[in-house]
Amino acid sequence: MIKVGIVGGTGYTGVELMRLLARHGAAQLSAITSRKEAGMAVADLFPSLRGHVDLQFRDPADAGLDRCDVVFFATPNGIAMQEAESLLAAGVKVIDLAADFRLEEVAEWEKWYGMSHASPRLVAEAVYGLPEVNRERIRNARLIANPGCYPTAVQLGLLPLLEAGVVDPTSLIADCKSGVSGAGRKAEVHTLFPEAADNFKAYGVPGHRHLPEIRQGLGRVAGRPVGLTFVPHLTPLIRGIHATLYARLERDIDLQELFERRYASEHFVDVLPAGSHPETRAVRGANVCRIAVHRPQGGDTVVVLSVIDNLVKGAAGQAVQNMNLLFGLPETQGLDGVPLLP
Ligand SMILES: NC(=O)C1=CN([C@@H]2O[C@H](COP(=O)(O)OP(=O)(O)OC[C@H]3O[C@@H](n4cnc5c(N)ncnc54)[C@H](OP(=O)(O)O)[C@@H]3O)[C@@H](O)[C@H]2O)C=CC1
Ligand SMILES: CC(=O)N[C@@H](CCC(=O)OP(=O)(O)O)C(=O)O
Repeated sequence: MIKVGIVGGTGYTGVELMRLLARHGAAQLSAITSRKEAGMAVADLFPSLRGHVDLQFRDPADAGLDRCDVVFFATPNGIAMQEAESLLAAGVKVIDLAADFRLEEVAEWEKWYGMSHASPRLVAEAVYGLPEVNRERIRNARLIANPGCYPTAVQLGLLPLLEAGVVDPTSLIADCKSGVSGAGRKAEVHTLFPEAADNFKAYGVPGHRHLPEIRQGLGRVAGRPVGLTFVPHLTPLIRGIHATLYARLERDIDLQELFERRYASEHFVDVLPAGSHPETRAVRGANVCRIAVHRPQGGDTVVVLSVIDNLVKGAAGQAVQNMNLLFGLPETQGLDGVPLLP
């Protein structure tokens, strides 16, 4: 069994990791941390895990993380970069769900995240954990930068077009909507029920920190810098991201066939039949991205619709997918759950 530690077990992605790993079959939860809830039984805080997780939260300092085989950081940005070096030295693999190792340019990261990087040397070693692009490098890695939620939905939606070189890479548009769990479990005014329910708004239009991450990923596959307008919105959903992506077609091509071929062997990317409109509830709780591609009125604008559950394919599920690759397990192990309805 793979001994697993989770730093940040009281957050939404931490508890989602526990939910998935409790039924994984090859992973044994060994250490779950919380500074605020240290000493409390996990099942007392999260009754849904009663009978599935029989551990207490521990302070990260005395949780025995260095005795694990892999440690997930489900923590705010800026935490994993302080701890990764010593865990790696102890032979522990590290998967960071935050953004500490996602951007290859340290100066760029420091600009967008507003802090100095504590471990720039490891940035060069880290592998960006989008298996649909980086599968072989992930298998051989020690340190995984798990992608952001918006970047997962946007990159999976635009990849086939950029890899095939059939759209203008300088004028991409990503119009994205997220559920409120994307903002985490910490108390903040804008996520209070009366603020977020029955309301809809854009945010981060001048520049959101996922912009450089998406540009980096798309630029790698396009082989040149891409121009992207990224506008996130907060919707009164609990889970889910819906990305509506626009690109200008430069070559006449069968788009449906292009997408179906690109993702034919990808278990976690589902290309819907032509004319479909994916919905967030069709991915709720599941590690899947569902995609539809449209060319309205046969014009030169491609519209791609890409949906994920931000906590699963956008965070914890993708992190478990990466763990499976790191340890040579079947990539789908523990991730074959059917989406929840309603
Ligand atoms: N929510 C989402 O949809 C997604 C989130 N992410 C990223 O995943 C990470 C976790 O997100 P989320 O679960 O939403 O966050 P939450 O705010 O819900 O939880 C954060 C967790 O980190 C712990 N924590 C906070 N500060 C520290 C610290 N200094 N040292 C150790 N532990 C700490 C908290 O527990 P305590 O304070 O008790 O120690 C808590 O358990 C973030 O970086 C986020 O950006 C990525 C993709 C999607
Ligand atoms: C709705 C909402 O607030 N979403 C978050 C993004 C999700 C997230 O946690 O960020 P990472 O993917 O970089 O880790 C935000 O816009 O800041």
